[in-house]
Amino acid sequence: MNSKGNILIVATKNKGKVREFEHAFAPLGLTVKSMYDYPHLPDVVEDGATFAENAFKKSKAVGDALGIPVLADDSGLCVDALDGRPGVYSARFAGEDATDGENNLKLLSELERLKQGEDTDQPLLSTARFVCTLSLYDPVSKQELTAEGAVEGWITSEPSGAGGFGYDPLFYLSEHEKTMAELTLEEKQQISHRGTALRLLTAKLEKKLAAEGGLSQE
Ligand SMILES: O=P(O)(O)OP(=O)(O)OP(=O)(O)OC[C@H]1O[C@@H](n2cnc3c(O)ncnc32)[C@H](O)[C@@H]1O
Ligand SMILES: [Mg+2]
Repeated sequence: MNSKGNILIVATKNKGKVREFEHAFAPLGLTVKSMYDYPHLPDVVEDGATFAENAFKKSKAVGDALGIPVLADDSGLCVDALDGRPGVYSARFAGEDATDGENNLKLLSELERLKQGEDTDQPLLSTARFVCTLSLYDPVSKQELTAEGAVEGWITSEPSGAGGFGYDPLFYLSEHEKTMAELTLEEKQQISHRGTALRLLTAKLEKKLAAEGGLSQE
């Protein structure tokens, strides 16, 4: 993948994402490095209007700084009853530097406010989807590969599960009768927005490498 041997740099500071990328790339013999391994690099301002814009901002900033290909992930939760919010603002729904717990509480309070006056004990508050856009940027060729994945579910007022990260305990999958946080890493990878985007990106990369003889190799 790059001149530093079997290393893949992912432009993220999200430890939950890092765990999922490590799990996905270990079978390919790739060791994942995150922004925690490059603490001197400045944070990227995620002010794009779309997941794709933000993913590209992150992969390009870090790729240009390090001079080798870098993968970035911009993702979030789009809730139908909230007209698609929090979307690109998912990480800071409850404010800059909000914790996952604070974001989850904010989501439940917004949805429960909408349901006020309704005489129902139904725990499923709204349909929603997780979306993930991946951007792999090569600063030498200046080429970008992208892939997007999504998964449909419901926001439940009854959080459950200790796996995953972010909004996973509130994201209910009716087919599995479980929240995303109740799945194993393996199961999440098979159905998640990130898992789907990763499989698409890998397929695109393989096709490109076969056609062109590789991303930049030194
Ligand atoms: O930008 P980086 O450093 O990668 O980390 P981040 O946490 O800020 O990541 P994003 O900007 O892409 O914001 C995505 C937010 O959406 C949520 N999210 C994304 N994928 C998720 C998943 O698989 N499960 C639960 N929540 C997720 C979670 O709250 C993330 O913080
Ligand atoms: Mg972010």
